[in-house]
Amino acid sequence: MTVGDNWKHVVPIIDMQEFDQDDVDHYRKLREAAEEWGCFRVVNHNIPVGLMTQMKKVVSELFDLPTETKRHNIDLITGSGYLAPNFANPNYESLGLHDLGSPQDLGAFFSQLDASPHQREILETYAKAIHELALDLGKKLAKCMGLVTDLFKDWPCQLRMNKYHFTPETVGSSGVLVHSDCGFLTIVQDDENVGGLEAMDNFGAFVPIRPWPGTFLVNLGDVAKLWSNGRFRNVKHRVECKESSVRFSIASSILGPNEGEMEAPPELVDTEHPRLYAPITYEDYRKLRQTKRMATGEALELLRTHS
Ligand SMILES: O=C(O)CCC(=O)C(=O)O
Ligand SMILES: [Fe+2]
Repeated sequence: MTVGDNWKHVVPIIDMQEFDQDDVDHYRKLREAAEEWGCFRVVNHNIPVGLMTQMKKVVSELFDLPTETKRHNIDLITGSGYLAPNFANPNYESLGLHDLGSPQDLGAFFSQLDASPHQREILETYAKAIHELALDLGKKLAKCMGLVTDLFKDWPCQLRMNKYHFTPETVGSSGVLVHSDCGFLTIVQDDENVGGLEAMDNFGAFVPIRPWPGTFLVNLGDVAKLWSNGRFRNVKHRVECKESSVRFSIASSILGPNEGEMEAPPELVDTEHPRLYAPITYEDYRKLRQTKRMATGEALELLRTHS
């Protein structure tokens, strides 16, 4: 893949193949992207574009199921299952499963939606490939901070499939309101034709994330900020309806550990960088965000031990 057309892509571009050749520079680039933006495009990532296309087709077929069937996709944790269009978000619906690394969760999802053998195969192949990429990115993000760790391998990786019913009437309205992701990192397969996703830059301005077929967008969430002792940015982003075309996206998020508290590792804490946030379990943090209705990372401030 060439990166020649990148003038129209404002967020940093991380080329996964360059890590082997030019280690130091590339890890520095990753660290800058994580600290200054909290989001970046990933190119040359080894996931075949054919698999991405097939996955999108399966996702669109699943959304075509009767609403009654989609409702079988129940929540395991809040927001992990089917979300029908509602008053607040009439143009948006979402299907999902809690952990794409868990054969049980995948199996439950397949039976809830009565998926065909072909759909199962595509979903399983995609889940495996995207989980590998997510773990690889997790390791590289730790390494760019000077740490060698496999920490993220046991953290659940949530899969969320989104459909935006954009029509001529909805142009100018919102698809998904501004938020930061709750977990560590999200790999987004954004629609390769229909734009609308926007990320907030360091000056507080929203910049468009233009479609780029065959690539992924990575967003870092609140857990990444907590884990990095405030260094990584939990990027705020939103989806706006810019054109009257149905839009799909597929988001895979490494959340946080099932058990135990999250905190910055000792290597990232010293007298110049005192620990910023009190340790907390992922589940408690998720509930805190939800009960306080803090969608853009403000809940982290409630854990502040240091100004
Ligand atoms: O639809 C998109 O491109 C992004 C969706 C998103 O931000 C999310 O699922 O957290
Ligand atoms: Fe998001």
